[in-house]
Amino acid sequence: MTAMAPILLNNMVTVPDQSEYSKHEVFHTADQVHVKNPHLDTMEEDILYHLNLGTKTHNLPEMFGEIKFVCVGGSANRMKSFAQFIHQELDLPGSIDDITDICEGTDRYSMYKVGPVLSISHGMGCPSISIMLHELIKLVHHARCHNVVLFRIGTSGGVGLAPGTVVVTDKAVDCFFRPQFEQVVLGKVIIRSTELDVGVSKELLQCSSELNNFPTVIGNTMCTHDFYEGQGRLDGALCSFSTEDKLEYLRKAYNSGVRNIEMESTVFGAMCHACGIKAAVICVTLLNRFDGDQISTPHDVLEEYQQRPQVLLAHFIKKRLGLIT
Ligand SMILES: O=P(O)(O)O[C@H]1O[C@H](CO)[C@@H](O)[C@H]1O
Ligand SMILES: O=c1cc[nH]c(=O)[nH]1
Repeated sequence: MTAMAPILLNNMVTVPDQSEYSKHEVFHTADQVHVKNPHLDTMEEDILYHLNLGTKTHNLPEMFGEIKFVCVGGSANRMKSFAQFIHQELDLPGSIDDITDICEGTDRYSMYKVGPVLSISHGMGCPSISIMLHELIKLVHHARCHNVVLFRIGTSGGVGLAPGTVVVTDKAVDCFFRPQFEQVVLGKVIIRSTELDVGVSKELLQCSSELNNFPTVIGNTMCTHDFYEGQGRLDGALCSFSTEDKLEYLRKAYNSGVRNIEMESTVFGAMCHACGIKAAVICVTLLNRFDGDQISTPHDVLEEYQQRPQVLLAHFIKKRLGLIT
């Protein structure tokens, strides 16, 4: 029998996010994206593999330089609909049928550009959105975009809220209710703050009160690495806890300020914060998790719920562009 390699338990060092960049800080003007990787400057070409774009194959400043609002969400269809919706809302010339997938050479993600708005899908979970965000943030950097704001528009499970409520995230927290994201880098745990932009969130709440057509609240969003056991669901293929255990965890979450649960907000907040990008998370709740686990609401109702974050964001964008007061 061959001997097994020793497992080095003591290599799990936790490092706060400030120290990891101190030696390599790359400075930019205040309104630019802070890509914090000195190696990028030494590369002749940067291939954004999962987006099917690159610095040598595409003129990124020409294609994307005017972008001000970057909107991400899990589903490719939702992000296409959002692009078509925002095209109509901004009253842009041309037909919505001409809006095509910029990443059509790959089926990993879909991307649509409509005037100053970029709409991109990210799939489900932190690993999927994290890969997309690395390439998206580099894209915005290579394109020399200024004053970009990033939004995640998604769906979630509500905690003590009526289905259909829109939650603007105050703090993105992990499953222990901590406002942090843990990234393992070279065998060490790096802890990054998930801080979102308070000003953008306040503006979104102001927009919701102006629209006044669906309930909107501000609250903490819990990000999990799983839809079933990770979110305390009793209806997965595996479940080792009781209904009372589930409700106790949800009550703890509620008491700590959590109002909804989804699967990307912490890494989204962490990466945007580390790169100096203003960011916000807007998710509609599909159900109240105190009442159940299965999403049994009719499809047309779910469709309308999914449009709510889009309607709120469209109002925000139109106000920022001075199209409405
Ligand atoms: O509606 P989207 O953006 O896909 O996000 C939510 O829905 C998925 C689970 O159904 C998870 O990715 C969760 O974060
Ligand atoms: O309960 C839900 C609903 C949507 N997305 C989630 O992650 N959880």
